[in-house]
Amino acid sequence: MEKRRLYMDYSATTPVKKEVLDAMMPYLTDYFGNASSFHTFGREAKNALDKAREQVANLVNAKPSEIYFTAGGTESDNWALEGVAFAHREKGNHIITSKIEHHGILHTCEYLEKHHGFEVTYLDVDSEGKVSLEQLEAAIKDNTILISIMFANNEIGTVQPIAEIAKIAKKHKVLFHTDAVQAAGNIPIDVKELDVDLMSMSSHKIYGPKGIGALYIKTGTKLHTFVHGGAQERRRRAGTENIPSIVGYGKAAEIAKSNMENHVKNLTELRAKLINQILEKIPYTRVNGSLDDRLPGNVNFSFEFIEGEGILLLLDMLGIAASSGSACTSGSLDPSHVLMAIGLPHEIAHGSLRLTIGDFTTEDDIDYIIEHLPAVIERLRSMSPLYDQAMKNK
Ligand SMILES: Cc1ncc(COP(=O)(O)O)c(C=O)c1O
Ligand code: FES
Repeated sequence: MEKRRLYMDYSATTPVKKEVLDAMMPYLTDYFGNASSFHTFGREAKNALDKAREQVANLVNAKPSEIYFTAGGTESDNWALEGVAFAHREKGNHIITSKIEHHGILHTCEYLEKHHGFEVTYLDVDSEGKVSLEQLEAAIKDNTILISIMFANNEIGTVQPIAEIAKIAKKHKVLFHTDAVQAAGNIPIDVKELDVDLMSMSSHKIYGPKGIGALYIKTGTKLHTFVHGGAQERRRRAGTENIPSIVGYGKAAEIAKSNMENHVKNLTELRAKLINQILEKIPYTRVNGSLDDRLPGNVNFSFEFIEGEGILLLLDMLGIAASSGSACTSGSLDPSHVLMAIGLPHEIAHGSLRLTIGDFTTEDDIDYIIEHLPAVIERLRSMSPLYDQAMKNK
């Protein structure tokens, strides 16, 4: 029997859709011009760039002139924080963020604290992973220049009350940035309605190529340049544009927009089946993150008495690709900072499994994992001294 290849790690990255690849290909060969050139080849590239900017803008209801292409979510996060920090330091040096942000935010905050004299407040989150609006408002001071709270968490899928956070930021005249890398293209977003000032996005989480993303910068928002050089991206982000990837991102954004309703509905149904069946079949299991405000494709379990690494290994032998915590932390033995922040004890945080599903996930895939996961957990528990102890003490 051929070994199954079942991908359940869509939050780490997604495959490029065929239509996206088809849109990109001509821009690698026939239409390879530099968008800054005045000749026909340059104009072809420039037209493609303009079109992609419209497609990405349209995904989140921004104006095309408010979309700046970057090399991905991490660069957008770095730019937003450093750009605002350096442009507004006369007003103040205080930034507010949360403890469960991606390292693209957390490590940039640490850098600003350590090397540039900024002060950062890291807000706690509750057991579902939500920030408290009261705590947020109480943390704002006269010298606060920026609030950066992620739209949706990459590990536990919790979606934050973004509109309410934006309202508080506005009330206190503080800029608001949100890392929407997991959200933009996976759930509906309207930057005008939400009233955010800056928003990070990435292509490879929505079936576009890797290494390309965007920063939404609301018209009139002051921030420093991050990548210095040529006059590209209206002099705000230098470097010859990666036209094939930008075209791919544009196409992926267009598809995500037109497919949004279906995408959310299908994934939410598959997710519900997966969560319900696993909770029913496997005892001593909990779901991490909010059940109501959650990315449609995210499932995150903690199985008591065992280690996530063991689960991943046995699942991989069954052909199932999953993750424990997040792509970047699963290589380390430290428990995820997100699971610790929602208050999971060390040993339970270690036994966590993230299954993230996407547009190519079928009901048959869900059935396959529901069929095999219980035996995997049972096998690991049968080897666990902790489980043995717990059963004896019952
Ligand atoms: C919430 C969040 N922010 C930022 C990033 C980084 O994006 P990129 O991989 O495009 O640099 C990721 C990707 O894992 C993410 O999940
Ligand atoms: S670097 Fe921490 S989750 Fe990716």
